[in-house]
Amino acid sequence: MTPSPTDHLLTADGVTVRFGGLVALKDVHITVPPGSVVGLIGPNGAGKTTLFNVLSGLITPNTGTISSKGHRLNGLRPHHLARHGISRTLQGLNLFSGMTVLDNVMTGAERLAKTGLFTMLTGLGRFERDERALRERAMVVLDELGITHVAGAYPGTLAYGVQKRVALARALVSEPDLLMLDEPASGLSSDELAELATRIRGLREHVSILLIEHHMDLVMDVCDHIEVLNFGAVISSGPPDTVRNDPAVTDAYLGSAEESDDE
Ligand SMILES: Nc1ncnc2c1ncn2[C@@H]1O[C@H](COP(=O)(O)OP(=O)(O)OP(=O)(O)O)[C@@H](O)[C@H]1O
Repeated sequence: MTPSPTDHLLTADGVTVRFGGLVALKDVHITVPPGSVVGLIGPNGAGKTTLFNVLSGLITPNTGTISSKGHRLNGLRPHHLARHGISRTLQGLNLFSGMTVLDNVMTGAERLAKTGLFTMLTGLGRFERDERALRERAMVVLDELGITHVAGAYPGTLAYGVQKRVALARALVSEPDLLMLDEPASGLSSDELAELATRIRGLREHVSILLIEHHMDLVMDVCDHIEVLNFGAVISSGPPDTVRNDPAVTDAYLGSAEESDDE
């Protein structure tokens, strides 16, 4: 059965963003239905990061609405997304260098932590129980990603690919319904890329994914649906085969390659 729009985990509708005279996004509509992996691609400067930032609450669009399961998200701050079952990984890893991997991952579990400041201050014991449950949950996720052995390490001592897995673990620990991944393949070796593709396919069983990625093979491989942006507008959308064979997409990428050749 096709999910109704109010089941959709994230929808941007009529989103326009202007930076001074430059229109970075023009009337963009994209949506992530439950149980899907949606890819967002486009040549350099197409507007992908701007859209990701709008969806994360980092940029307020000039017009348009962002919603999740029928609830309007406009005006929400990034740290409120977890309440709506949305988490994300960023291009920069944003790990806390002074915290161990385990503590970093636990910071992602805000949604599961039921304890408020009051409980902590009164020391009624629930805080300890929550802390223990969070620690256990974080270890389960580290185990799923094959990195329990680095739980006590500091991020700066780890290889980049491992740090990326830590960032993914932190996003997954809150058991999101939707995971937004901003260029998860960047900086990975070919082995790590293959592993990432397998992981995304596995995650799809429990969580929908919005994937912003330059790595075309990965996008074509793992996505159910792809949206292609160029100069801030969606120029093509559909399943990988449709997008791959769309002349508008080929032209956009060729145009962009020619522009960089001219530079
Ligand atoms: N804060 C800003 N102020 C002014 N212009 C901006 C700002 N952020 C982005 N832009 C411009 O908006 C357009 C879209 O940029 P954006 O970074 O969203 O594209 P992108 O598709 O993510 O590109 P890339 O693949 O190179 O990261 C570009 O022309 C960019 O120069």
